[in-house]
Amino acid sequence: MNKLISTLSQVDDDRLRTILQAIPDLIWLKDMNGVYLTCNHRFEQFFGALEKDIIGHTDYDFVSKELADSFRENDRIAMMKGGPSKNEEWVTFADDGHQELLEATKTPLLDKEGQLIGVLGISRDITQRKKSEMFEKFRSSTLELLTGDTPLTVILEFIVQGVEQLNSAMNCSILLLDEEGKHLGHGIAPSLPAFYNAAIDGVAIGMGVGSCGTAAYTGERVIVEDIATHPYWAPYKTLAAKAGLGACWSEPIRSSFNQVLGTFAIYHKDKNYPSEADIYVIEQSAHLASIAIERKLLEEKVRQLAFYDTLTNLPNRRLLKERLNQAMSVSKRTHCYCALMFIDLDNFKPINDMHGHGIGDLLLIDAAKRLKSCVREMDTVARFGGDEFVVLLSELDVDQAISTSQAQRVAQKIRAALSVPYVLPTDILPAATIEHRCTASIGVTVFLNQGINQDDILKQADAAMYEAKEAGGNSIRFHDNLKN
Ligand SMILES: Nc1nc2c(ncn2[C@@H]2O[C@H](COP(=O)(O)OP(=O)(O)OP(=O)(O)O)[C@@H](O)[C@H]2O)c(=O)[nH]1
Repeated sequence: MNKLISTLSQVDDDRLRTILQAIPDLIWLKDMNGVYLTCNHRFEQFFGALEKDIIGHTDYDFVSKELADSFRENDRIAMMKGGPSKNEEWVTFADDGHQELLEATKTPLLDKEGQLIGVLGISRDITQRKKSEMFEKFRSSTLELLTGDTPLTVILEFIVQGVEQLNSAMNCSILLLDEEGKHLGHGIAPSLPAFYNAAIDGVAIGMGVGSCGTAAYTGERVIVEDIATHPYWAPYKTLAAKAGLGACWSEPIRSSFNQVLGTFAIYHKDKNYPSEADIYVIEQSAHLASIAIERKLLEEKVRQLAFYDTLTNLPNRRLLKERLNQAMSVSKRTHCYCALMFIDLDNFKPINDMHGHGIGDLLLIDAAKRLKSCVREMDTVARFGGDEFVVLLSELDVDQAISTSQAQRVAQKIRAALSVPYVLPTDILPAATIEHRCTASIGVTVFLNQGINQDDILKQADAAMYEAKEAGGNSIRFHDNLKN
């Protein structure tokens, strides 16, 4: 009978043991002095020792004193509390050196009489849960940035650095595809060596052009586990080796219309293949980047529509007024004169009447280019409407006469440039052109920011332009000339 009971209890023990070994959590029992009584297989991996060599020993025999002290302290807290207590700890597994964030639940162990005899510990790997929580926080802060007027490059750098902070073994990069969709550039990769970034800036995308060039070309994710041996990296493997890069996974950044905008890449120093969690990170980061890029492109488009003329791409009246405001503030500070020219084309209407508005448009575009070629980068050429343009020359000179003669020279250059016959393509015959002659009437006012407002400045230049028109066109009149 006793033998039967002992056999049955042996069967129970074996079952319990099988269950304990199958549980993916770390499970162990310690007595009140911290001496191990038993543990399961997952726990053996943590200490890198077999259960038989763990039993009878304490934490001090397997981990650093600092960590053992903290284990011991948490054991004491659970025993004193008389109920389960939880704590989180980053630990390194002795068997293969990997790290995990463990959430340990420690419960006091009582005997049949209710006497405290030790502590039961169960630790669960919460690394992924924690990483997901941290990623969610990072995602919200990125989205918050998008609601302000933070520049796109700053937001993209925030994404790259955020992912690197969450995954210390990763170095990331964002490359943007140019408007033609042929080259990658404007790299955001603060952790990659400058020589590497410079070498890949402007690279033409294509099959086998590293991970990013291929991902942008195919629109598909490219996982290169080992740069040294992968054919996509053959042309760049020396460069990558010099930069200390062993693996590169690249995800295309796609717009909501599925257009490739660029790539988000994760690099590792050594060979590396992504886990499911890594794939989540790369997908989500590329998605965040796409929201940022698309939003900024939209803002840019709205700004372009609000402040630029759609036909010539020149600043419109609204932007001209802003620029005039700025020029007047600078003039107040520097005491330098500015000049504003009102330009109206002579004899423009006939081209519309004879060849249609399409050809008239081409002439206006050509005139806009000619105007821009006559002034400095800092000056403004705006389309005021129809065949009227305004040129604003800022920061001329503190001397009025010198400023007037500078403005005179620019006005003459403009008059000459605009009077060159316009040779424009027409669709009547392939490669056929028409030639149209038109000139410009130019009114100029030279001003200092003293006792004058924007409207007066524009009115003065406009009145001077009418004088030029009255004089038969193709001529320049200064506001002062009207007075004198
Ligand atoms: N093609 C084209 N024509 C335009 C546009 N905006 C205005 N126009 C035309 O430009 C012409 C401007 O008229 P005017 O300034 O009287 O023409 P003009 O022949 O230069 O007259 P003068 O200044 O007296 O020499 C009108 O026929 C408008 O219809 C545009 O965006 N495209």
